[in-house]
Amino acid sequence: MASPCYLGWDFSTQQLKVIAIDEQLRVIYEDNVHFDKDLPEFKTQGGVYIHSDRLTVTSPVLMWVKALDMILEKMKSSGFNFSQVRALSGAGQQHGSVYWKKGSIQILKNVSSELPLHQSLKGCFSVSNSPIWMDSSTASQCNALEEAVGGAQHLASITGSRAYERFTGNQIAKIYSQNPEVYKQTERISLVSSFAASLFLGTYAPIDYSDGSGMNLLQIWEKVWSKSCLDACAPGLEERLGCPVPSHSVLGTISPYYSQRYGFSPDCKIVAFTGDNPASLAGMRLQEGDIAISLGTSDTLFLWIQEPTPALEGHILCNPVDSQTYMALLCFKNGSLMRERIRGDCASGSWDEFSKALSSTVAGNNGNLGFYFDVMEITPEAVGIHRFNRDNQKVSGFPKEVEIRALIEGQFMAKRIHAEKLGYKVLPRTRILATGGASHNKTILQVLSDVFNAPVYTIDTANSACLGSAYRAIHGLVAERNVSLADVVKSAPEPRLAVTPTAGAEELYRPLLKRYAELEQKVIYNPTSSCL
Ligand SMILES: O=C(CO)[C@@H](O)[C@H](O)CF
Repeated sequence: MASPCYLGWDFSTQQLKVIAIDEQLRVIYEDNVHFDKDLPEFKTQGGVYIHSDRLTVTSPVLMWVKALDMILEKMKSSGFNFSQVRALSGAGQQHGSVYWKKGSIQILKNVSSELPLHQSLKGCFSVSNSPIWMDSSTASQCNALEEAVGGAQHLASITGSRAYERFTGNQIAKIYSQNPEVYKQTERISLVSSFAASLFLGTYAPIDYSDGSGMNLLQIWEKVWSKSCLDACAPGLEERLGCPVPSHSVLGTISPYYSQRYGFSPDCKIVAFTGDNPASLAGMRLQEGDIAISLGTSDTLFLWIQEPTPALEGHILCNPVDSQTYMALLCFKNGSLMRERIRGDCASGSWDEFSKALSSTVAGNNGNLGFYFDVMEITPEAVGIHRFNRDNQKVSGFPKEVEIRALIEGQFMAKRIHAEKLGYKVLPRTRILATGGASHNKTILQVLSDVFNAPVYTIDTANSACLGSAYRAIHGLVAERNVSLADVVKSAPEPRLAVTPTAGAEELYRPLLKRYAELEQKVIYNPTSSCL
């Protein structure tokens, strides 16, 4: 008799990932499908299409469906025993949206187990290129939404954030205003997370409170849609979204398609999917007082918070593992893609060379500072590359190794400055929990530890959103009995201490942080000002 296991999925920007864990929370299987490499027919770059206006960014929804077909076939051919899966949950990149064409629910409910999903579902999407979190083309919709509800701070007080271009409500408003016929032909709008859950459920899955908090549409206190926000975005939106549910909800059992085609047990439970960052919070077993930093396509900083105060910067989301509390999140769009571009320019594409350059330069970089935003940054709103020497003079370039350190120190100083602006205090007991691809790189983590003057811990897998989704699959089965996620995963491996701050780091970075904050005011995007 095979031992029961639980699956965690992550439909992220660049790849689809899956993790299987056993009853002892040990990882027994990991796999991924990389969109650019494994599905070249879609011709994405970093899993996305950056449109010619440099603001619109989308991903082809059928690529996500085909990636699921592909990874399930990989698991099947590797002999994975699907019948042992007791429950599954998952995560999706936040804010992205999927538009199901009228009549699609019948197709979804009746897909033939003789065919891969992408063949059955290819006609089901009224929008074939889904807007995703990297999009910044909805400034006019954001202004209209803030205007309609009484201003930016009021919108933040209702939904946890002021209007952000990538947030789903503004994306829906853009589609409604530019393609009203497409909107009319749409019977359901999912987030990437609830779209992925729908594929497993075989019907439309609801949006969960936590990922729903990233839409500028959900009242995060009462956890219901805000009528004024819905009406400001598009008519008939509530019926297209369905009712939001607690993130630990068991949505039902797996669609018969999976039992017939892959051998899943018909009793396999589907637990609500959520956003990648909320799922990472679960995977990292974040506790109050910790700071989590996810170094992925986007870099995100998030923390568990009891009594949040929504502000004009950053986001407050419903907590995915405890519906009574919240999580604060800061998103930095120029994350791993920015690091990879500088690695290409300054370290011949090699992480070893990148790390050597980082180790060969002094902490504080002799006062050289840099702001590296290949795409329009979210935190702060700025774009372009801006370098300053120790006398705050703008310079056009740095030697390669100085450039590498300026990038990494700049990325982490921004995180500390904006976390402290959100009210977070780095305290003696502060732990930084790092995840994501770059969390494997100790030289990068050393800079993080020095800038925050705090120890950095990592967890076994960089796929914290996947792992968190597998934990949430277990938690969903017992949440109704008021068992906390922390209790469910108490036997999981503790985060491991990776690096501690270099002596003198606090004194070294304090003046640099002050300079960085002042210079940041100079590089903030101001469409009317002449370029710097
Ligand atoms: O926009 C973000 C968070 O607000 C990103 O971290 C996406 O979730 C990445 F998928």
